[in-house]
Amino acid sequence: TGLSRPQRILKAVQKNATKGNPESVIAAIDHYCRHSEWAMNVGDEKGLILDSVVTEVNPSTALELGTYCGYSTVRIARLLSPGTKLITLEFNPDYAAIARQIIAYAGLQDKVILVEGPSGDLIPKMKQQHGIKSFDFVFLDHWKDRYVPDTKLLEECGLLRKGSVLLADNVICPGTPEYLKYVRNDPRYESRYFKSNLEYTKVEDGLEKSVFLG
Ligand SMILES: Oc1cc(-c2ccc(F)cc2)cc2nccnc12
Ligand SMILES: [Mg+2]
Repeated sequence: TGLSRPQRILKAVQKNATKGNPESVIAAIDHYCRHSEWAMNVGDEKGLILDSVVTEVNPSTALELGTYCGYSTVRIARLLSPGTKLITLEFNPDYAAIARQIIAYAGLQDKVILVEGPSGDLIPKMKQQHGIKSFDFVFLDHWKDRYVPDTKLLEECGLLRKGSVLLADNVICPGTPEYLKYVRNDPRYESRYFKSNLEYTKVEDGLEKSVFLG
């Protein structure tokens, strides 16, 4: 049945982007997904909000839940200071295989550790496997019904510290009502909604930024 959507996205990157140039990889994916076929990347509009939060936090340790094709992985990793690492977790091995190639094409493979597997199993292993004390920044962009359990898991594993920033995609579309209730009602979080649009569409979506107060 031919190529998968992630494979078609990789081809568009190889055809239209310049090796080692993350901006051109981002532009190639956005152009393809806006003009050829929609895909669930955070996209250019919400991507600017992601960029501004990552730049503000300037994390030494960052975690991404949900890699997909590596679009937001490239957006985040390109902004990290030398010597800092982004760990990205992906459950789907086919997505992971494409993401590795897109991250490498952007020349960011030395800043990214892509781990395949379920986030619920991998999060408790972060300290021992990757020598992580805590995460300065977490981007939640995986399955919406994992946002609350994985946030609780990060807390329980001592992976959040006073000031850790959580940024969650899709809090309106497809929507994560339980997660919004959790971070907006819990006094240990200071939460703020950044209104935007679902990637490549005019449908409302947004990002929720939540600072863990410890
Ligand atoms: O950004 C996203 C958008 C959508 C999505 C799918 C279908 C629609 F109709 C609307 C939105 C799903 C996602 N799943 C995981 C991570 N991110 C996602
Ligand atoms: Mg998303």
